[in-house]
Amino acid sequence: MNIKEQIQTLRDELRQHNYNYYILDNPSISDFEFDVKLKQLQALEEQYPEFFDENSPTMRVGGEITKNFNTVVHDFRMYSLDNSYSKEDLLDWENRIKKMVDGDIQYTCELKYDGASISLTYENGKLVRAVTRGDGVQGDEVTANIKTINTVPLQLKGDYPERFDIRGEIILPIQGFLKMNEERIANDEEPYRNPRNTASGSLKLQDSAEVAKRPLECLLYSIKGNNLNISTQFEGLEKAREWGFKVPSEAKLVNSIDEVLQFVDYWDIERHNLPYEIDGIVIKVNSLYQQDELGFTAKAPRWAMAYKFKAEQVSTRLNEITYQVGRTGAITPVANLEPVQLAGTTVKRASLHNADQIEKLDIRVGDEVFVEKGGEIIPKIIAVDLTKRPENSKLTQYATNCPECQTELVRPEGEAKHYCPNESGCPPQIIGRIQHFISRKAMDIDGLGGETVALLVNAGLITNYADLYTLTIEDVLPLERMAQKSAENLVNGIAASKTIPFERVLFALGIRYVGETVAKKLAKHYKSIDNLLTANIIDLTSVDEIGERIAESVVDYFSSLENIQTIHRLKSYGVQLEISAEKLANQTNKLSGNSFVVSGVFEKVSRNELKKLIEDNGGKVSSSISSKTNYLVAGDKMGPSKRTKAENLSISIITEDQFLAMIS
Ligand SMILES: NC(=O)c1ccc[n+]([C@@H]2O[C@H](COP(=O)([O-])OP(=O)(O)OC[C@H]3O[C@@H](n4cnc5c(N)ncnc54)[C@H](O)[C@@H]3O)[C@@H](O)[C@H]2O)c1
Ligand SMILES: [Zn+2]
Repeated sequence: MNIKEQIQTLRDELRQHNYNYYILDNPSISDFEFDVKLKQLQALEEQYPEFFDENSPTMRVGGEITKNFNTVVHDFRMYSLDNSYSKEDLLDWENRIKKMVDGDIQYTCELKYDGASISLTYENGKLVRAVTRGDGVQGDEVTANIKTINTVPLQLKGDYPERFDIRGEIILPIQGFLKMNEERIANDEEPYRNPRNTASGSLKLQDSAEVAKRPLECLLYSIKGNNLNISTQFEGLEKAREWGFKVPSEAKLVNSIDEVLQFVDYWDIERHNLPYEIDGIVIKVNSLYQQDELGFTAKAPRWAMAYKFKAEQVSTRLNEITYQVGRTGAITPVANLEPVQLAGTTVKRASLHNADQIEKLDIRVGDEVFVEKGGEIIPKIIAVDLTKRPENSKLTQYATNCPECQTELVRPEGEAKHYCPNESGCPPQIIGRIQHFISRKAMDIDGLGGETVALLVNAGLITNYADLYTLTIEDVLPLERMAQKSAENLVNGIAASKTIPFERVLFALGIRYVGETVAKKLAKHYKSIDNLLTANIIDLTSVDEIGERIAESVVDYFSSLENIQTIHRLKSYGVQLEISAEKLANQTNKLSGNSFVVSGVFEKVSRNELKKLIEDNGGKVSSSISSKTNYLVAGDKMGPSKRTKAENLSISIITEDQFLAMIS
């Protein structure tokens, strides 16, 4: 390849990676590899200026606008950051900038939050718009989505400038990410890959109600505007904090690159204790006057530098690909690896997600593969080391039949996953469904665990969850590790589950896509399984927040004769298949259309009872105040900030008695 072709190839590749990363939120190479390629291109372009192109990925911020939202031109361009990976890089940088400014340089060191960048515009203390970085010049206006994020103040406090932009990062804290994935796994859905892509993908959702459900946060790091009366970066952070923004307190003002490196070393270890992921440190020249002198390159400020932590990566051998069957029959391919140490843990397995992923990586048994744990939680296979591929290696043929019951797999139109359609005869599906049925958030059966379920199924004592209710002490006593006492507990636990309310029974049935929240919605709307049974797709989709996919799945579930028989049996054993008369009697629509926040300590009812009263009467409870809140029910000891926020948004603040009067 000649130089021109080399440059062209690198540009094409990088453009594709930018697209995968920013638009699809689904990168196919590691950040480190991306940065290496970009540096290669940069070096070639410097050496051969005759091939200059102002549209080269080295000259432009990598993102794009999506056209699903209004396009807005930024008042102040949004730049990227130059990257460094070593002390030498940082010293080079310092040498370069020292030649360009007078006087000593102080630096602000900040954490580099790993999410999606956002620019917020405030006028007279009110949030007027929120725009993504886009291509740096213009971005997508996502104000409605951003307003659902609690840490974005809608109204500022203190002495703020009349008009300014503030830049920050929308991130998804690790706990929230894990919780979202727990729910997805419980629904047998593909888990999200990592917090960054999930955060960035969330901003592009069309439905802000969906965004509101995600525990996103906004961390701020830079103020832009005219006549702001701020002279250093560090001062800017402090001011932003005073106005009500969430500005993490880890930022530190230092006097030398040595101190910068101490900060870097400290956070390279300590970052694992943060509630969110960071992918490096950002070092900024502190004086805004010096920043002005330094200015910008085509793509990034000269006065700032990112120091990126290297993702921990190892290579190991892929021994085998096996296939797991979930309770809804979804197949997940699993890479079984030669055990290897990575970021403090032994890695033996990694998910391969689905057939497309295997094909994309062209991953084969016997390959040497790169496994990475970026800031990421789940180790993943990044690439195959083709130089080490054995000569006799064979292209991976995705499983055609279920590994457990040999039934031929199907892949429904538009789905990434294969399924085993043998719902009633495939052991892991049978066991998985019963395990889901007894789980804590479903029937919560004391005295019965997942392993015992497997024993019961394998012993031929049960084949579906209705069978649980026919088990006797004599039946289960012969099982492994079962004694008189534990057998009694098991049978009593099952009997006790007959009082579990309808909404949880509905969740326990394990209808695909009917998670906890959807089950609640359906139970509330239909009130009994008999009503739900006869609902058609049009009926179902008319229910608030029930989409076509869920509706189809519900109809599909009840079209099976076997499922209907199971339901009849559950009913005959006394399982709750309708909302209890008592509960129905207490339900009204008096509060319908109103959203409440409950705060403080109450006298006549507990806080949880109060929330239940709101829901029973058709109202919505949310955990924090936003422009969508209608009432704040204020008890004793409510924090002053809640009150101020409610007052600023002109939300009615009512007492416990006033609330009780509303529903009496
Ligand atoms: N793997 C891939 O295929 C692929 C593709 C494209 C980009 N990438 C990765 O993304 C990087 C380029 O992305 P980029 O242009 O968004 O740059 P970047 O993520 O390296 O740095 C710029 C961004 O950092 C964020 N940031 C976080 N904390 C900050 C703070 N305290 N101060 C200032 N900014 C802060 C801002 O959103 C800013 O836009 C590449 O280096 C690469 O690692 C990877
Ligand atoms: Zn099967």
